[in-house]
Amino acid sequence: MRAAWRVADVRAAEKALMATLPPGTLMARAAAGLARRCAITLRSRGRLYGSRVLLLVGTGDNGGDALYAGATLAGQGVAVSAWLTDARRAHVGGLQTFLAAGGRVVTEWPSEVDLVVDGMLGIGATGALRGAALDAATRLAGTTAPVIAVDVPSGVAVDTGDLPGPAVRADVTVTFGVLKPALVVGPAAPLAGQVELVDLGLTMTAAPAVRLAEQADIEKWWPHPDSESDKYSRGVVGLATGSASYPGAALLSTAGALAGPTGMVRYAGSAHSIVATLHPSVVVAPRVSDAGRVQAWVCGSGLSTDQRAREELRAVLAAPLPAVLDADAITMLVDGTHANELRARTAPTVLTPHDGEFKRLAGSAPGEDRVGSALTLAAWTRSVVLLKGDRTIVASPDGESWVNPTGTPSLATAGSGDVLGGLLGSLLAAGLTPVRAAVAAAYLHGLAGRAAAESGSVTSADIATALRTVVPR
Ligand SMILES: NC(=O)C1=CN([C@@H]2O[C@H](COP(=O)(O)OP(=O)(O)OC[C@H]3O[C@@H](n4cnc5c(N)ncnc54)[C@H](O)[C@@H]3O)[C@@H](O)[C@H]2O)[C@@H](O)CC1
Ligand SMILES: Nc1ncnc2c1ncn2[C@@H]1O[C@H](COP(=O)(O)OP(=O)(O)O)[C@@H](O)[C@H]1O
Ligand SMILES: [K+]
Repeated sequence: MRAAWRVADVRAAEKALMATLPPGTLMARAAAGLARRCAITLRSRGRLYGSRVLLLVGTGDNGGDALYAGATLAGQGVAVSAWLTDARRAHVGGLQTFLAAGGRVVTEWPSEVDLVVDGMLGIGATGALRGAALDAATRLAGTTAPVIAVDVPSGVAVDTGDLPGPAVRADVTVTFGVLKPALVVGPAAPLAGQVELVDLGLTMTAAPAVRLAEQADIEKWWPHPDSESDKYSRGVVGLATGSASYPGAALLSTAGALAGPTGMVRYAGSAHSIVATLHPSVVVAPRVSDAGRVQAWVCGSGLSTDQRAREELRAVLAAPLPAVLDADAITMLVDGTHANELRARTAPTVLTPHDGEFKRLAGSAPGEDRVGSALTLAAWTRSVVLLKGDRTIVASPDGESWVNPTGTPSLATAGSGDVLGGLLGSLLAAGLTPVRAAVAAAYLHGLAGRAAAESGSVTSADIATALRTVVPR
């Protein structure tokens, strides 16, 4: 597992560590890591000696990092220019060292550079970019040189990953100590480019703002059958999805579930004939009440919202079993008809809204703080919320949140969410906790989208097929 921490927690950890070290140690560590990464980029583009670097330097320690790194590069024969957002307020020690190493302060940007270092704003940023920093970020968008951001790209809301205004788009972000939310979540995350972490030796005692699963986590959580296993002990997942109007949703959620770890998939709904024909291993029934025993339900995708659909939702809500509520099931929750049934549940519920469904259910869009909004909805509904997006978020009612690092735009195709829901249900039925099931499903769904994209354009059926190749063996 990796994790990202909020600014206040980073500052507290830095303060505690700084108290044990000679002054300037942390900035020296940060600048050394930054200079190393700049040198690697310059070498990869040709040569280090004689190459040209432009530093964009703000008024705080972020600018200090850039200036110290610039001094190191100047000492290696790089022509380093520093453009200061406010010449009177640049980091004093950094500027002295930079000038002594042969760096130049410029008021005009050089016409050609091999690398731009964004040292305008770090974790001290408040609100949208202002003044000279705003002008510089706007101008930078029109240049072609690679950009390395110091700690975070300037212009992002560090704690939420929101973009309050224009921001720097970096090819690489060299971040210090720990990840920050803006590097992994929200519309800011793609602006960070490739994120490289420089170890400062921080000890984090606060809970992370958001966690990220890694392959090793998914492999550890994934249940494997053993010699004692049978189809029932591996878990049975039930699918109350699809309808005569939307048989595709039934097929896709089934395909997603079949890629999961359970020993059996049951389908209950009006698309049962086609499901039985195309997926012969699935045991089918027309209604939830006829389905037989399962260990978790998936309800909603393509179910429609008619009287029959409401009865099926009611049956799923009443079952003392983990349940995934997706798509039409979420729509049916919006008017409050099922609010008491949802609240009365003792088994875990996972809601899987996209932004539109989230807005209808929560009353407002996820907004500038996607993780915070998902956590609020999770607490309010007492459900795990999987908020879909390019960086899908999983939030639990007890305040834990995760962001999925494997997303890919090829997942944004009709029916892709149905596949995700099926897999998620299978993981729940196999006994994973609802948070782990949601995190693992999003992670593998992303890997499947990537794998499918390698063979060309991607349909949700391709995602389901690819899921079988990316699940742990
Ligand atoms: N605290 C530490 O121990 C360490 C900090 N380091 C660096 O220090 C950075 C934080 O430094 P600071 O706290 O000085 O903060 P920043 O360097 O992020 O700059 C804050 C200053 O920028 C200006 N500013 C804030 N918001 C603005 C906006 N929207 N538009 C224009 N100007 C704005 C304000 O004048 C403010 O004083 C980190 O991101 C990191 O790069 C590293 O050197 C590692 C050690
Ligand atoms: N731009 C994007 N980049 C990456 N993944 C995306 C993007 N947009 C949507 N997704 C993912 O695609 C899936 C779409 O699911 P959903 O909205 O339920 O579609 P459908 O109802 O058609 O199945 C979700 O897993 C979501 O996280
Ligand atoms: K920066």
